[in-house]
Amino acid sequence: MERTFQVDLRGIVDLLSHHLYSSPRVYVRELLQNAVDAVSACGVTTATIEVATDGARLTIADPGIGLTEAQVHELLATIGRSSKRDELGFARHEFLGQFGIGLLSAFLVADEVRVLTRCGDAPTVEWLGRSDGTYQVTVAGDPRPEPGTTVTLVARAGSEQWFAAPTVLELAKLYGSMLPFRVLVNGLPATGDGLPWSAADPAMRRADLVGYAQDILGFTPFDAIELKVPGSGLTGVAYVLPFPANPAEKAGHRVYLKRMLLGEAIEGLLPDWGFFARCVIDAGELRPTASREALYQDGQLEETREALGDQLRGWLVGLAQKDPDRLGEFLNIHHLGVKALALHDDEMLRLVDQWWPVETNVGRMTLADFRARYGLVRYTATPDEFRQLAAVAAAQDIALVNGGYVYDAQLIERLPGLEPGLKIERLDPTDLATRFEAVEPGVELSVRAFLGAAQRSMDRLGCEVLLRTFEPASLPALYLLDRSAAFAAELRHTRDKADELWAGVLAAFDKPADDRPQLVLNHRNPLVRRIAGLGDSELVGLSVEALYGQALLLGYHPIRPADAALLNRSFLGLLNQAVPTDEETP
Ligand SMILES: Nc1ncnc2c1ncn2[C@@H]1O[C@H](COP(=O)(O)OP(=O)(O)OP(=O)(O)O)[C@@H](O)[C@H]1O
Repeated sequence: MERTFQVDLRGIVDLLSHHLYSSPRVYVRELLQNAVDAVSACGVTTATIEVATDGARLTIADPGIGLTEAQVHELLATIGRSSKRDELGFARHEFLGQFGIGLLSAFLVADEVRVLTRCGDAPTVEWLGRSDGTYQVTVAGDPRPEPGTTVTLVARAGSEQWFAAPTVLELAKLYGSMLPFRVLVNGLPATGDGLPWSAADPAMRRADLVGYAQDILGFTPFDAIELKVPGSGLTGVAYVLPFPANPAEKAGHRVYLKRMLLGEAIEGLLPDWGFFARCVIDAGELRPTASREALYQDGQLEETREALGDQLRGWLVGLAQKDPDRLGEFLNIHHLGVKALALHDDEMLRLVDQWWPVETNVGRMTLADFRARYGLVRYTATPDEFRQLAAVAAAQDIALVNGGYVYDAQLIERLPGLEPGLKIERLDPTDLATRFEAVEPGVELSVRAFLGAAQRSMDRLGCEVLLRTFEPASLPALYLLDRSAAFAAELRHTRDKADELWAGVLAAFDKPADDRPQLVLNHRNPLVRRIAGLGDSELVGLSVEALYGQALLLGYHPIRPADAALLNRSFLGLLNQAVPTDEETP
């Protein structure tokens, strides 16, 4: 035998009124929405909805379509029943409501809801609903003079704050200021603000839009992009933020649905990369969730998001064509967002390629300029590698891009897809070693003692000493650290600090000696030649330590405590050698 679910009314009323919405304040919106729908149903274009409150008792009266006694039983007393859907159950375009639950929000702040309503010439009926799920309907002894509906709520003890006149006016303005009907709260207007993009004259519209951003959002936008998605009945504006936005923070937009505020921080309206814009929109065909506090994630929203993304992209491309200087200003603020977009979008990649100046060892320039000048795009993947290589590479006529800033290396790697035949090459610090030339065998032999002493002073720092000749001659030494060497250096550092047992375990992971970072001394450098010719092994040790320290600083490498101690020792040691002793002073 088939049975139907049993429903505990009190549970449902409690669930819908207390747990669906995030705050009791939405009761104002739901009542307003019902009044607006009732007026819209009459087909009139002007009407006044009047809200009155004395702080404990609130009424909202509309000259709308009203309800007959039969409709009251059917619509007000059946949870989930709405007059605002068509025969197939679809929400009808002209109404704000659709779920048939909004009236229950009154139970957030009141235990009883009284609805006095008259439809046409039918008798005025009174419906009294209670939060325990019971109701009664009577033919009113005191009929309404005109068709329409008045809803009355008496504040539940503890909910009076929601009935205070300033609060009600503020909420009516917040939700309803753009509604196409007049709404008064204790005689004061809550409506009257048209959509800020409604002025026909473009200059006026622009002034309105900027004024709106300043008044409501609190900033003067970099630009205001007008939005239109006819398929979603959407009009509005995307304000380009005048300050950098955090890409990780989801951008919230001010969204109106059929001119009623849905929320001030609605997510999911723009593609993720659009974090440099804040939208204010009104849409007729986007669906709210049942609590009316978010947009329902459906195909329509997805299409809308895509269309809005296209409009932002179009604005950017237009700016590049018409006003490159302004585009430069924009990129200065929002390059991160644009680069994030360029990771997947060829058009944006072209824009970044042409307009965003990157850091290179031959000055700041766009990637497009760099390619035009040097053909091959050589780049490093981290800023550290760049710092390490920039000077050496320049001295060898190798132009080098710092790909270490967020997204830059990935964007460079995408360039060949844009321009087939384009060559890119990622440079590793160890790659340049191939440009280091070995010293002649005779020299190598003559400096063996020196190299032995130098290596001994570097052994405890886990660093291999090499002697090579390379450009620039002015550079005495380079500290080279590739990724695997970095790992090994760190391991050694940890092991030095660890206890014996643990050090033994770590030792098992130790890499072969080749992976040690390298201190490459430049035999082309006059000072290095002089040091290599020293007979005093103590002075050799001090000098090599000083060169090591200088190479570390030049490469922006972190200075570990052991390095600092060494720098200190070598500095004082050298000073000691340089300053004559008492006996020597005349
Ligand atoms: N002021 C009013 N004038 C005329 N009819 C009303 C009024 N308020 C409510 N109703 C009727 O009661 C029904 C139920 O209202 P309720 O607010 O619960 O749901 P809804 O407005 O249809 O949908 P939603 O849950 O999306 O708000 C409405 O569909 C409407 O027919």
